[in-house]
Amino acid sequence: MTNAPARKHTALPKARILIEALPWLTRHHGKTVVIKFGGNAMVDDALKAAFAQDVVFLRHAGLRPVVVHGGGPQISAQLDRLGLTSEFRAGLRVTTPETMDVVRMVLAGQVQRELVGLLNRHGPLAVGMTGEDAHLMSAVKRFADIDGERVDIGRVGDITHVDTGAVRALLDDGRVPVISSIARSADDDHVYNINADTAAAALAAALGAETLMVLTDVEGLYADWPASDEVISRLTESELEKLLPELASGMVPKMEGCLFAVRNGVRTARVIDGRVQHSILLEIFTDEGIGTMVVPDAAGKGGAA
Ligand SMILES: Nc1ncnc2c1ncn2[C@@H]1O[C@H](COP(=O)(O)OP(=O)(O)O)[C@@H](O)[C@H]1O
Ligand SMILES: CC(=O)N[C@@H](CCC(=O)OP(=O)(O)O)C(=O)O
Repeated sequence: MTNAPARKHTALPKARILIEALPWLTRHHGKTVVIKFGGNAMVDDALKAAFAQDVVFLRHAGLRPVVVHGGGPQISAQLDRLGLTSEFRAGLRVTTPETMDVVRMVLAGQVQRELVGLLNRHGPLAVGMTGEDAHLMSAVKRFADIDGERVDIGRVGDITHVDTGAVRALLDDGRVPVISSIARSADDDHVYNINADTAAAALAAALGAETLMVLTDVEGLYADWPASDEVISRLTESELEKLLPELASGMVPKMEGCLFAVRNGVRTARVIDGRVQHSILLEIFTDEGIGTMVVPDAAGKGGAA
């Protein structure tokens, strides 16, 4: 008796898609990925739900995702409701003690809670904390540099030390840490407002992460913004350093953060479009490589990092 011919399964293309991800799954297994989810990429419900699915997917695929979140638009909206003004100097929010209370309330009490809730729809994974918890992030007062002048912008901080113990413990326990960009000073006991890109970069470096991924509301770093929308897909740390003085507004802390990360052991730092659903999965598990990738000089110009 002869065997019946193998049946043609209509789901075969799906298997091909899964197999396409195999080299990337192998490469990234067990690696830490710090993902910065920004205020402007965070205002759409469908995008937020897709973001949570991607992070949970990474976790179940054997990676160690850590989320650092911003919330600039949400802070500004709350200040507005309270009749307080939002003022930015050199891309940083001027933070009076009164503003700091609002920043802390919105980041830790609203934005972080929402992200934890979205992630935990998929299981008991996410645990929220701020840089204040377990001495995760320590800071000193930061001044804005405006045309070479040192300008006081209040309770804005720069990270001086990261104690990764609590984050590592959560990761080892299979959890997904969700971190708000607030830090306490060791010197004056004040709580400081930290730009979330800066916080994500410092954490990625301290954790020895493989990848820093910064989601934003543009396709990546534009070569000649705003004159052109040609995205720079890959650049080395030295190339980025030369470009930095030409950059404007919100791109400055992002690209400074990417530079800091790759200079301090992170293998790639990427700025990707948070408006594209599942942009994290596309970036990690396909070779389409959306957005801008910064690599250490040693990795050179070519090849996949
Ligand atoms: N060279 C550049 N390439 C891309 N965007 C740029 C550039 N320079 C300035 N930008 C601005 O930076 C913004 C992203 O920063 P920001 O608004 O702080 O984002 P997020 O809220 O995601 O942290 C972009 O929307 C764009 O307006
Ligand atoms: C010092 C400073 O500017 N802190 C930011 C912190 C939040 C943040 O960075 O949010 P996005 O990533 O959404 O911009 C702020 O107060 O808006």
